[in-house]
Amino acid sequence: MISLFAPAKVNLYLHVTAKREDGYHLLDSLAVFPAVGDNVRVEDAAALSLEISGPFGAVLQAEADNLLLRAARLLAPGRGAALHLEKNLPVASGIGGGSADAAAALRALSQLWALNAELPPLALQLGADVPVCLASRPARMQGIGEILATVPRLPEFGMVLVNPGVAVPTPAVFKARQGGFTPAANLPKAWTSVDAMVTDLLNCTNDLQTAAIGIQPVIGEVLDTLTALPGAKLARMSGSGATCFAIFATPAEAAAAAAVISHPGWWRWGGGLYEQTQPDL
Ligand SMILES: C[C@@](CO)(OP(=O)(O)O)[C@H](O)COP(=O)(O)OP(=O)(O)OC[C@H]1O[C@@H](n2ccc(N)nc2=O)[C@H](O)[C@@H]1O
Ligand SMILES: Nc1ncnc2c1ncn2[C@@H]1O[C@H](COP(=O)(O)OP(=O)(O)O)[C@@H](O)[C@H]1O
Repeated sequence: MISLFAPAKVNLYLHVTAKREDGYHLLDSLAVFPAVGDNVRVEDAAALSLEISGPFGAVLQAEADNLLLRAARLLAPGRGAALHLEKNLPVASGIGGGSADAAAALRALSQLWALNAELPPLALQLGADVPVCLASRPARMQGIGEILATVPRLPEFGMVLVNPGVAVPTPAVFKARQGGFTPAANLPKAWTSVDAMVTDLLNCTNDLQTAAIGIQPVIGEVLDTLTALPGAKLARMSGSGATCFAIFATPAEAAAAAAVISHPGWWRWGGGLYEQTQPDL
């Protein structure tokens, strides 16, 4: 049996730099991985099966096309395994939950089946966000998400995540986006303090935020709530929403700030970044 943690992905900024002929958008985005996520477990079995548990599991029960099963079929068509997903992250929420699960399944199954497959190209076939989730370490995403560049050295910082319980489908947000393009950000080699990082992040944007608020105005309320938290240095939406984050000086400060948010139906979390322990691909 192999068990893997599938951390959420947060886009600290997301610039849409251009649009491709096929409709996909070119991005420049800084993705980080907080220490909150789903759990994926795989075991030997004759047939391919998936069992789902966890607080957000029910949402996915009815869907035949889970990304975990798609990942398994892509990796080795026809091979069996019993998959289990503990779904702790809200679904269709801009923090890459499905992508994180697919990436964890690729890793876990290639180990279980003792395969030598090149995982990054397979990851991209499952979604633009899956390559960065396969790495599960801070990365600058470019291209449509498949080009992973190094990021400035990060200071220790804390983060609060809030999701208002509404699903926002990624294609709808890209479609609703108006306005031009934003150039790639100009970032230093290292940030030696949270404040230095926040100063640069304030010069960046999430180019999908306005469109997402147009689709789900409650995102504006989430951003106001995060901005008002004592110690919050910056509040912004992640990915295509609806999850938003706020940056704090330390993980402990973020955990304390998250604990006071008690809006019914809102999911919240506070802490620091996930420390990557998996080997490089
Ligand atoms: C916006 C981002 C930012 O990290 O995150 P999420 O909001 O999903 O977490 C990602 O680019 C999402 O990646 P992912 O969710 O894997 O997207 P995909 O399934 O490949 O694409 C869904 C749809 O989004 C649009 N899309 C996605 C990625 C991209 N670079 N350009 C696009 O235009 C396309 O309309 C595509 O059909
Ligand atoms: N394991 C999974 N976890 C989450 N979503 C999944 C999973 N498998 C399939 N999906 C589908 O993928 C969709 C999420 O896609 P997307 O909007 O890109 O998510 P996010 O913005 O959270 O990255 C969901 O609506 C759901 O139908």
